[in-house]
Amino acid sequence: MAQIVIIGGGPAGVTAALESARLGAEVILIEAAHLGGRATWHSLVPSKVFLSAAEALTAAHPWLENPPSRPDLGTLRARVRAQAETQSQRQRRALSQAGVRLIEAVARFEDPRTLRLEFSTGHSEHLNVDRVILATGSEPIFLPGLKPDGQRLLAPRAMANLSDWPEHLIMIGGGVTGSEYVSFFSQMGVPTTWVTDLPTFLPRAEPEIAAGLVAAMEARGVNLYPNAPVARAENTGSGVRVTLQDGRTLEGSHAFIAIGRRADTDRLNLDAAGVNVTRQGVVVDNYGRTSQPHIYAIGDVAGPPFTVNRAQAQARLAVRHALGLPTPPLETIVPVEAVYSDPQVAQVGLSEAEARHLGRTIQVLRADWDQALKAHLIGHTQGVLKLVVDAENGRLLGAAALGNHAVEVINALSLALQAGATLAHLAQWAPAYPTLGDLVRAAVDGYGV
Ligand SMILES: Cc1cc2nc3c(=O)[nH]c(=O)nc-3n(C[C@H](O)[C@H](O)[C@H](O)COP(=O)(O)OP(=O)(O)OC[C@H]3O[C@@H](n4cnc5c(N)ncnc54)[C@H](O)[C@@H]3O)c2cc1C
Ligand SMILES: NC(=O)c1ccc[n+]([C@@H]2O[C@H](COP(=O)([O-])OP(=O)(O)OC[C@H]3O[C@@H](n4cnc5c(N)ncnc54)[C@H](O)[C@@H]3O)[C@@H](O)[C@H]2O)c1
Repeated sequence: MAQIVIIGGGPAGVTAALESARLGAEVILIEAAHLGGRATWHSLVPSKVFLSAAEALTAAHPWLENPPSRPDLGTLRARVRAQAETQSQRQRRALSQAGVRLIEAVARFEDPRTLRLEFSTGHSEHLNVDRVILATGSEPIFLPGLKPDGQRLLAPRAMANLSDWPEHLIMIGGGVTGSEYVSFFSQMGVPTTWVTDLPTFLPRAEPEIAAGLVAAMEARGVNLYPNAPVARAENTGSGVRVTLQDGRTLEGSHAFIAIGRRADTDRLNLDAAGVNVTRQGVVVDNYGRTSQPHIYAIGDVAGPPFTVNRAQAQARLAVRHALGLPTPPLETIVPVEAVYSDPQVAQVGLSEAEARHLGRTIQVLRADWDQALKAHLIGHTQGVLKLVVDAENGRLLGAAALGNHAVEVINALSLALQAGATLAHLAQWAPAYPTLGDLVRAAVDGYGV
């Protein structure tokens, strides 16, 4: 029986372990901290609990004369803990039922075929390995001397312990984490300032879509500072002082640091394994294989973009490849990128700018959110859907959206994209009515049968 050893028990590692067991391998999963990974305990799950609370409150707004007061932070913290525990326990049960051996230890290479397992009790053991999958995730980046203290200087991990609502939050970083937490705090009525180093916020999104999100935040009273790289942030005792590189200072009660993440290879001793790493993360080919053919890397440790759906797709492909099974290359998978702000941002495949940059002749089809009855029913009519289509053969190349439930709309389109759908296929689509599927219909009406 083939042996597969997986290092890291986050979404990437757990998916790889379950897939390996399903395919008949003997599986060992090694996790240094808590099963479920940072996604469950520190980043994804806590943020999604906070955002789900905001979404539920916003959903009620159109029917209420007075907006509901924001929830008690203690209740939210308890919900974060409960969700993380439930998710971790579900994974533990699934692994145990699949026959995966879980070892709670830090794994470190001694040579390409030997791991040293370091237990919290202080003792260590050696493990000979046949095939290895690295799934050790990523760690947040902080500026030199700018470390969150969990009191006034916050980061995603500190949110699980936040005890008082900030009086004025300064968000540092215009990426995905910044967008989601700016949306959350501003929805909760916290005066919020949003600072980023680049000229635009959410730089990975389509410019038009990112601009729409920024306009929505501005309309909610968020104070924007683009082109404002931060040099320092200090806890002054009674608040925070954020100093920009140009010398300007901003004052608030709390600062939240979200300036990116980096692959976590710190404890693996990859030199001893002969595995190549760059600043982006462990170098992998289209099947997740590293410079050592028996060692694979998946999830955040294999570099950005950092999302669970991509990590899980990588996990399934790497396991199949490691077991010698037919495997499509990773480039054939088109993961959705989603930002769970209000309004949501989502995209899949090529953006309009990327398609033009590649020299493709394209057609851009659009629909506005208010073209769907469903948008009116739920009281959120702002937003836009864009479809990018190859003008020569009608193939869908990509889609992007900004709006309430935009992620669900793009999820449906990602399946169409993955299946190679053309405008003719989309024009024949008959989604349930009234749903936001109507937006796709509105975009393609007049283009098919
Ligand atoms: C605030 C925030 C919100 C996010 N929200 C979303 C979202 O909504 N949707 C989405 O798709 N993505 C989201 N992400 C990204 C997502 O969290 C990551 O892509 C995901 O955690 C990657 O999973 P992973 O398994 O690669 O790593 P991790 O979740 O980081 O897990 C890696 C595990 O490896 C363990 N480990 C490390 N080194 C060793 C070692 N030497 N030996 C043994 N174990 C080791 C660690 O303890 C950890 O448990 C979010 C990220 C942030 C910061
Ligand atoms: N919904 C999701 O899938 C989701 C949610 C949150 C986070 N994530 C992932 O987690 C990772 C980390 O998120 P993130 O938002 O921290 O990283 P990010 O890379 O998305 O954004 C970091 C931002 O900080 C800015 N920045 C960097 N240095 C700065 C400085 N000195 N001053 C001001 N701004 C500065 C950058 O220009 C960038 O806009 C990302 O890869 C993201 O994809 C995913």
